[in-house]
Amino acid sequence: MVNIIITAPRGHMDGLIVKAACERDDIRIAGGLGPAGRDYIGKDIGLAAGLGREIGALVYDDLTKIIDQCDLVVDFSRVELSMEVLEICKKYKKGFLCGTTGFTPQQEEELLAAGKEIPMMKAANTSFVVNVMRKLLGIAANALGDKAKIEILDLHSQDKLDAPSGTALELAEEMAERSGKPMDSIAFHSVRAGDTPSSHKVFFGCMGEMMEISHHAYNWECYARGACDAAVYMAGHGVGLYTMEDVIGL
Ligand SMILES: NC(=O)C1=CN([C@@H]2O[C@H](COP(=O)(O)OP(=O)(O)OC[C@H]3O[C@@H](n4cnc5c(N)ncnc54)[C@H](O)[C@@H]3O)[C@@H](O)[C@H]2O)C=CC1
Ligand SMILES: O=C(O)C1=N[C@H](C(=O)O)C[C@H](O)C1
Repeated sequence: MVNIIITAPRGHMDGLIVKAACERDDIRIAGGLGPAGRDYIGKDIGLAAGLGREIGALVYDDLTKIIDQCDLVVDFSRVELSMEVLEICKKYKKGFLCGTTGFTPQQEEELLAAGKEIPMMKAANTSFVVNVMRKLLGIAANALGDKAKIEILDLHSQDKLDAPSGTALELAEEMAERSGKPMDSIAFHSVRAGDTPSSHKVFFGCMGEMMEISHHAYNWECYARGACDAAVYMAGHGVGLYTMEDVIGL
């Protein structure tokens, strides 16, 4: 059993994580964290997340008031909040599962370095299927080498703050690493329109032929399920830097 705190339960992702966690018997939600002044501070996280029922855990506006009650914090929110949560997790020696995207390279480094102090995972995409796709892309990029020009298109909702998506960057890193080609040989394109949950298309443009590998999420539940699997995985492991590849066992 892993005890988790979920930040931003009114947010799109964290609300779904509350719901997904409540459907499992290997996760206990110890509490939530919301921005000061919101009407759901001090209220049950089940109500704050829109479950329509209480689950026996409250939302606080100060993480330090409840951090002792958890094994790890699950945070899919905003860069600023995630960096604050990171510091508190390090101070209290708690695990940190960070699904937020849009960090600067320096912030990324800080997040990854935390793996030397606490159980740490920074995953731009917690979908099982996207992580299988990532593996396939590495194989394809390595096999095609200079025969293919790689371009990535990501489509997301018009509310998304970052572009390219965190997933597009992680997919590109995998392909660059596996093929030995530089990151800047890969081109990125982003569409932010309507309420598209998320699509990623990777084009391998060759002479006289084109290969495409795509993933489409029709809702965000795949990410919430994956976040719960990652939380349970991390609880069974000590200090270290973990990835979704570890969770999935690829
Ligand atoms: N790793 C993954 O698989 C996925 C990652 N994401 C990422 O998760 C992040 C959140 O996405 P959404 O849920 O769609 O955004 P959202 O805008 O629906 O939710 C963000 C929440 O953070 C809250 N927040 C901001 N500052 C806060 C503070 N100081 N204290 C407490 N709460 C605060 C806001 O009130 C809001 O409820 C984005 O970076 C997105 O890219 C989204 C989907 C999947
Ligand atoms: O909808 C989002 O926002 C998503 N963000 C992540 C990203 O930046 O890659 C994961 C997924 O694409 C959904």
